[in-house]
Amino acid sequence: MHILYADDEPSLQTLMKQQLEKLGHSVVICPDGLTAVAALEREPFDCLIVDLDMPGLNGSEVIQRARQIRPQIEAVVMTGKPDLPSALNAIEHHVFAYLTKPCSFKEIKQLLSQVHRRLSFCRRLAALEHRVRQAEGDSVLVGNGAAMDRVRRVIEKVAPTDSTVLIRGETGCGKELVARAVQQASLRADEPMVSINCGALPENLIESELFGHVKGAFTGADSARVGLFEVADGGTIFLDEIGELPITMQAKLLRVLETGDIRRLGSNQSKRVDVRVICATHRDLEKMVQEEQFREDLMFRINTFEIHVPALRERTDDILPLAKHLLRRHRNDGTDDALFTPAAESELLAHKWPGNVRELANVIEHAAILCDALPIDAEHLPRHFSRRQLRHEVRDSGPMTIKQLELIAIERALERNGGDKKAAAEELGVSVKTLYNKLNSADEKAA
Ligand SMILES: Nc1ncnc2c1ncn2[C@@H]1O[C@H](COP(=O)(O)OP(=O)(O)OP(=O)(O)O)[C@@H](O)[C@H]1O
Repeated sequence: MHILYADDEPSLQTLMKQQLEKLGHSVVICPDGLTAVAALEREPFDCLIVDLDMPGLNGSEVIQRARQIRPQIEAVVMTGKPDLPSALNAIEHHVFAYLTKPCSFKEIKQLLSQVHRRLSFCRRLAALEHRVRQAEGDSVLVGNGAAMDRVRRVIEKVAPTDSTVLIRGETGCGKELVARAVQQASLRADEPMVSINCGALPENLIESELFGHVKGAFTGADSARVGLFEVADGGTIFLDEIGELPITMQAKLLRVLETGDIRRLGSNQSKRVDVRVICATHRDLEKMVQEEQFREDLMFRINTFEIHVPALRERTDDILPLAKHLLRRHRNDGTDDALFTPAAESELLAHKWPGNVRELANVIEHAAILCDALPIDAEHLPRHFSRRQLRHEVRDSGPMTIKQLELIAIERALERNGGDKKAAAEELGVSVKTLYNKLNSADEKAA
């Protein structure tokens, strides 16, 4: 580590320099507070070891300046005159340790290895946060049409409250992005937001994922585990696809939302958590309540405030701005006003986007790979655009084959079900596999 040692005792200065260098650290020695601050302004130190009683600026003042110059620095106080006020002051300034002179080198060595561990932990955390930000993509809500403006206004209103929010809309229309926008505009923006897809985990795992478990709670629970509600304490939890939550878990979630108490699986002790809940679904919860697949009391508990994210086909004004924004995720060549040819633009505008912005993102990624030099042309768009063309041709062309009729039925079922192939297959009375086979053979025919 790069260490700054500030102390006005010459004998200690020489000794500390020798010993710290022996431990493999690089050390700068300063005899008073002012030179210490000048050194802090000049060099990126990892750790500051400081005497309290020094000429010029005292040790506490040096620590305060250090926090302003380099907030991540760890500070250690080493004083010959320990007293309560200076110890309290050290705590207030988040000092790593408060040592009383004389202290042994064994003690200093141990302390510095703890500082080193803390610093490398902070670096790993920063690297992970960076990777998460990259994986999530930016959180800009693109779209200036009236529909997205309404969504933005609602977000502004609800974000600063602690209300539970239910985000509704078709699959891929941007519900998770809206959830992130609510969190970022909330008073909890600096606290963690954790997300879970309630449909992605089997029933037996979801409880432990949400609430944690104690060691031995079930076969395979070799160690205790913290649940997402505890991880999100002070922050926000995003329950995506809430409509997929198994009915037994719905009762447990309702209890947590009403009491604020969670209990790890296998434990009989509760813990109070302060978590804001944001849910999202593409399902018709009211219909699910009627069909007894979703608890009515839970629906009323989570829909205190609803945000409806419109489907992309209901906000065609946003298609081209979104297409440009999504293309910039992959390409930074070309000029912003000539990223798509008029032919490609009219194809994008004519499409019904059953899979919404996610479908658009996939189409743009596909085109960005195929196109060597921008602008993107209609020929770079995927084959299902040709399938759509085929449908129009079929409509205009009088006689048609059974296969063509079948294709129209499939396209309509997909549109009605927001691109959800499982739901479309159910509606059409075929298996998902059959649906895929039919779509693939239509693609091949159109190619
Ligand atoms: N308004 C928008 N501006 C920019 N990007 C958007 C917008 N809406 C959606 N996206 C992008 O589209 C993709 C899908 O969005 P998101 O995951 O938020 O949809 P979703 O409704 O939560 O989907 P699902 O129903 O499958 O959970 C993401 O890559 C997201 O960044």
